[in-house]
Amino acid sequence: MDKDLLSELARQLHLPPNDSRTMPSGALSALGRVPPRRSPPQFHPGMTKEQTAQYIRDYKDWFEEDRKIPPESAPLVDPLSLIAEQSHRRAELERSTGRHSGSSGVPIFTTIVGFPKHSSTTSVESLQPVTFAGMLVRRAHVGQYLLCRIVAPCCRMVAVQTIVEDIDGRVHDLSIYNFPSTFDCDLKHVDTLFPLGAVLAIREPTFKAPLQGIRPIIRVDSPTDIVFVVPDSPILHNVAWQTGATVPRSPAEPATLDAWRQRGNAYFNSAQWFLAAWAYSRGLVVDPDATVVRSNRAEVYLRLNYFSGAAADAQQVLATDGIPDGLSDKTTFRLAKAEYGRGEYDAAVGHFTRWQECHLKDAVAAPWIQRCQARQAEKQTGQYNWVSMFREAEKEIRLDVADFVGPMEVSQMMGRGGGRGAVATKEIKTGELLLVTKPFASAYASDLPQDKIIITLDLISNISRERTDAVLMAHIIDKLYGNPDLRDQVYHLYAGPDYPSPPSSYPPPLDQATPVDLFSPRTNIDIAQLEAICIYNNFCPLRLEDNQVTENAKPTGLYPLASLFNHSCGANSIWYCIGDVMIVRAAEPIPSGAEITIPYTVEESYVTRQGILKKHMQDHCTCWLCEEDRKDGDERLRRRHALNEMVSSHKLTSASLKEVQKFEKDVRETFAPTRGPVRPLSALALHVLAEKLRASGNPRLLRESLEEGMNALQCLGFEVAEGALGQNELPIGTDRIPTVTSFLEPCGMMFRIACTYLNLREQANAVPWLKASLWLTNASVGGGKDLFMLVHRTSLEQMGIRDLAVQVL
Ligand SMILES: C[S@@+](CC[C@H](N)C(=O)[O-])C[C@H]1O[C@@H](n2cnc3c(N)ncnc32)[C@H](O)[C@@H]1O
Repeated sequence: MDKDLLSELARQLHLPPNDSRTMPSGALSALGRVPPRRSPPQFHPGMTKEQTAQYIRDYKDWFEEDRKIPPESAPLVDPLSLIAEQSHRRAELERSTGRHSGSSGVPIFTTIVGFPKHSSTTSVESLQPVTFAGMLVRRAHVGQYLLCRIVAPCCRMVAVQTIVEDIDGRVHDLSIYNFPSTFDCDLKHVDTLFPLGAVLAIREPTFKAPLQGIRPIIRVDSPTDIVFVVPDSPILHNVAWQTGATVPRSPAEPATLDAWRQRGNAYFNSAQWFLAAWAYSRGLVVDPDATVVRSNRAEVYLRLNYFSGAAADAQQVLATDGIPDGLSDKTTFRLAKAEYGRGEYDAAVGHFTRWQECHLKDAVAAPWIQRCQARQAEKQTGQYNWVSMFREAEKEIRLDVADFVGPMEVSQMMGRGGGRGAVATKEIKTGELLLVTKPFASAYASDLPQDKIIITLDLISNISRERTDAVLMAHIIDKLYGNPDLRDQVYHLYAGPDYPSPPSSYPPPLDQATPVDLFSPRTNIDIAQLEAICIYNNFCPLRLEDNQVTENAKPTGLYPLASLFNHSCGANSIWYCIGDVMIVRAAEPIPSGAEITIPYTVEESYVTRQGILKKHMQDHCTCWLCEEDRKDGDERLRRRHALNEMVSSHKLTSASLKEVQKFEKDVRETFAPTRGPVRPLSALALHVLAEKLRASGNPRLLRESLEEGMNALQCLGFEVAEGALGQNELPIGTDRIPTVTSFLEPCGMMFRIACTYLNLREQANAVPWLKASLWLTNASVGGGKDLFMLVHRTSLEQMGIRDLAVQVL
């Protein structure tokens, strides 16, 4: 901030000019003091899992203690110091931008989710104005709104952070979290949305005590709590700003529709969709009947995937009398694309067809009509081209397919959190397709921001979440902002025991396309509830076509329809993803009316599973596998868990045959002799043993390897045939697919058995195992031999059996 501006502001604020050169760096001249309080515990990114869990416990204690401190008035803050410090921070940020290369030196931020945060549900028109003088720190000002304007340049770390003054000229820090388009944008973008002088009305603002220092902060978590007050807004009637009508150095803003249109076009041409929508929206404030600008905004909303906003704008334009044919055509096409984006394929076909009838020589609508028809067919029949989806997903994760809901429906379910579950509507066969569904939003390692690392600490699960979680939240919020009609799809999901039970039916009907007003959103995005929804419903959608998962950046996705399945460790259906598309199939015959369950986790250790499932279960998991585990007794479970840790730490990789044999025996002894055949950790131990034996090359040990490999499959729940096989007979039972692990594991075991037979020069015995793995893959993911060859391409090549598979399958 230059000295002239400081002096100018000082003059306006009736304060003596301050010299920024004498400002002690990082210090503030506060005119009041907040009573001392304990600082929150400090988190360090290098903390282990246990240390993180301890940190979260300490943080919760601190949070509860802090919550008991009664609300208090905010100290008066010297505006010049505050503005100067903010300007200094901004200059630092500008200097550091682009300085980071590689992962070292990238700033790390921590965000904490799972604690209460107020969001407003009352329109600004129904709220009463409040100023800083009437606000208290540690309080959400329910029933009130704060009118303020920006008096310092913005910074952006996790939040957009700036300084605002109220009408009395009193200043405070403002942090805006979760504002659409600002998660990963540059400072110029932030400046355009939040320029000096921008007037905001903050609905039911929360004044937070600072975590460090003494300055309280207005913290806005929900982007829909911010109303951008445009010139001539009724909110400004009779408002006089103590420091003058304008903020010094505020950028000049266009006053005409045409100037805003041109600005919007310039942003459009440089692919800055959100800013283009912003500029067109300002134009529409000047003239709400400007059909060309509204149609342009529909196009930009399409680029932002704001399909509801796009459809509503296009409908409004088309409902206007006397619009020129060219505009009508263009807008019809936009409406058609918006309906396609909303999954309203019948409506989309109608609009595309209407467009085509007027442009018989133009070929652009035909591919769109074909796409609509393909989606309609998928939705109705559940027939997909799995192979081409797989190939496509290798290039582009997010696929364009329709959802399909098979023979299942949501029903009330006693004893399950949220009170609902999925049930079969008819008798279902093993391998039958139950659901194909796109995520509401998803986030992959490739979506992570380059300029920062955000660590999300989850106070509900007591864990540090995946790095992709913060990106997912941003994606969900952005989608809700531009598609208010989809709000119930998300907010009717289970949000944990602290929220009212969700409605008994799901999904909610799709609303009419709702207009999107960027300055005064018509929807309410409750961030605390959304965080809770994510905690209880997010999936880790590992992709079939991608085996290179970065351990610290696993994908995350919100799949609302799939979120209605309850969990069982020995579930009767399985799920997997091709690209971002989740596919659920029956793993065994399911009688009509029976509950359909999926595994939320496939950990071998009971102790680990219960840790993961803790937040989902009132007591513990009551599935048959956990019941069997519990019958083994605490001591055995503890020993088994310790042995399982050895596998996770890769200690067995370099172990000798003897050591592996001992390990297998130790694991075996942790299962009670009376226990049923499914013993997941034994399967793993036997598999490791089979591999050790196979590596010896000794024919006797190769035979033993075969036996242990088959035992491993039995411990996963496969029935393995004994004795000679008849022609075309498979060596495994085919009435069910075991679900205690991914189908990829047993397929790998079967490939190894086949290889061992080949080592023994017994190809005739090897082939049935390849056929068994084809059956298992096809029942699990469909797609026949073609998809089988794609899914297992790397494994088959590494084991040198690809050509044989091509030949014999
Ligand atoms: C993704 S939701 C599943 C659908 C949920 N039942 C509903 O009504 O929306 C996850 C929540 O369902 C409940 N749930 C899932 N599986 C369960 C089980 N086996 N036993 C009890 N509750 C379960 C838990 O409360 C869990 O947090």
